[in-house]
Amino acid sequence: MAYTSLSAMRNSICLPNMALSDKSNKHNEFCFSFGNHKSTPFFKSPRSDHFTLTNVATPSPSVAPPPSDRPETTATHGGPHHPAWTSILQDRWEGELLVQGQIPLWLKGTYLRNGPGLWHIGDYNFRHLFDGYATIVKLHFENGRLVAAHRQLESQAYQAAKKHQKLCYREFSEAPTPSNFLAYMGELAGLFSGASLTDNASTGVVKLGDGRVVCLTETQKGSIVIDPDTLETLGRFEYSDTLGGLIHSAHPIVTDSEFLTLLPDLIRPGYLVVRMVPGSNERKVIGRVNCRGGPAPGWVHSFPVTEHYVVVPEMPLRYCAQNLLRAEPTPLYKFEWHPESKAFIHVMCRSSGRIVRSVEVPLFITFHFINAYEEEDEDGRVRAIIADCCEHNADVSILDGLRLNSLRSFNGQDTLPDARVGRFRIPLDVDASEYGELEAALDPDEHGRGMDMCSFNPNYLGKKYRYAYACGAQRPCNFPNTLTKLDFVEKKAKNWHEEGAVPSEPLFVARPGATEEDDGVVISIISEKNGEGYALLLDGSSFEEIARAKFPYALPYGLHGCWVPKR
Ligand SMILES: CC(=O)/C=C/C=C(C)/C=C/C1=C(C)CCCC1(C)C
Ligand SMILES: CC(/C=C/C=O)=C\C=C\C=O
Ligand SMILES: [Fe+2]
Repeated sequence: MAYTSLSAMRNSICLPNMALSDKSNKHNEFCFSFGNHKSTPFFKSPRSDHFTLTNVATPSPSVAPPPSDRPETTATHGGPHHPAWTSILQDRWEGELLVQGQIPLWLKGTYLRNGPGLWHIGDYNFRHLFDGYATIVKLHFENGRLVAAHRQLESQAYQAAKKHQKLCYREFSEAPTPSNFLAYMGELAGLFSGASLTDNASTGVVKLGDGRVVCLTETQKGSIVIDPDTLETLGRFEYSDTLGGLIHSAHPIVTDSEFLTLLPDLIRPGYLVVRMVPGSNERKVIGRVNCRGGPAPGWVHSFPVTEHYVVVPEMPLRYCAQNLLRAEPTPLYKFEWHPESKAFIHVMCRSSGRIVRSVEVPLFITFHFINAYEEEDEDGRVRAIIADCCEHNADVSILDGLRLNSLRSFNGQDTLPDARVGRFRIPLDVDASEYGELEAALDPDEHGRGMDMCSFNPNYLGKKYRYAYACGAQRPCNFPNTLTKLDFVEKKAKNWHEEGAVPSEPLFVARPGATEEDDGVVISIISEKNGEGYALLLDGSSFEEIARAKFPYALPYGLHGCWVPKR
């Protein structure tokens, strides 16, 4: 983006947002009109000396954070919530940020981050972190300068909520309350057809090999194309195949040459492994995995690949048809914990679709696999698959720990359940054990026994790798509050922490031409408890801060991001 266009951007305030369903050019005010908020704003007003004059939308005096939560629970510390768990202040903003430190000149491109940043409709507050409407954040780096922006994703679910001032689609934990029996039957029919499922693509954002940028969630209809420069919602990504199904893994494996994902089959428990090539909207089946346990497939938020194999996890936390139908959330939302059904890892050959190995593994809970690779013996023969994940010690309580009330009620007590880097070793020899191993890849105390939201050098996808970046913990805390660099050879971690800071997933960007795995930068966005927030750049090798740039106001927590290099 050319800096000369900043005044044009400033003039673009309140540009009409493109509707997905409603093609009329409705003006979308930059502030939220969802009901009256009675609480006092606690965001500091932007200090002009913190940025050059480029913000396209200034906070409206009528906008304040939403009320705390439902009556079911309230924040225990009495004060306003941490901004990480407070709805975004306004619909959109764009501006250049003043940089402290030095952005490397080689860093040219756009970091995009997605996440559920708006957790209320009028006076109605959502319950769970995953329920919020998607907020996309952009950090554009060029010539050592940084232009930032955020904008709400105009999903059908978000537009309907704005229009009708109520929840209209089934979110992760929330479901519209049917007003009568007929409406209930309609809801059920909508669930089976997928019509009532959300398209709120709030989990991640990926750049396909053909340049299209797609926001994603776990519902297939929640695949939405955006413009990475303006963050405008361009329309739904329609899969042109006839594979059907309603859900998929939230984290496809995306490279310049392919898009791989898993489609859970809830009717005949199993997973389809599918592949789509750049320029196409058609997924083709590589193969199918039949589940080995339980009444339904295990939840697959993510999965890893090696150079020749797709690793399909079968977690004992399984989708649950009855819970899908319920209007009120159950303790495990749409899932059920079935330890008796056991846990498995299946290994599928990427070229033939054949299952080359399927082993029982210790019970585990993970949202995020980190990476996987083929382990060779001295003769170069592949003997095992190594697959790493952020593992929550087979404890499902993390899911409930991500309720907004839990996140908002930190009172100094250490409530974050322990997590580790779980390293699976899946033997490949035919005469090898029927069991796979699962052990911590390094002492979890190295990263404060908090572990999630991971990245690594993408040039090492599916290959033996040494470093990963993630969020860890400095206790006491109720949520991961550090950035951590993991060294799987030395079995050590380097940690970054600031009191009261909630950092989002560190994304590693390799320096073009680098030969060392950790030669690059790590990008994260920090929300501070005082209502401020900043973009942070750490050196990928030393893990020292190299630059930071303050936003006009703190942004809510975000989940996953991607890097779009400047063409
Ligand atoms: C934000 C995040 O990480 C996960 C979001 C998950 C969502 C929105 C899941 C939605 C679902 C439904 C609305 C019904 C079907 C099951 C399931 C995929 C869990
Ligand atoms: C933020 C998170 C877990 C943190 C716990 O340590 C999980 C997010 C999952 C979805 O993307
Ligand atoms: Fe995720």
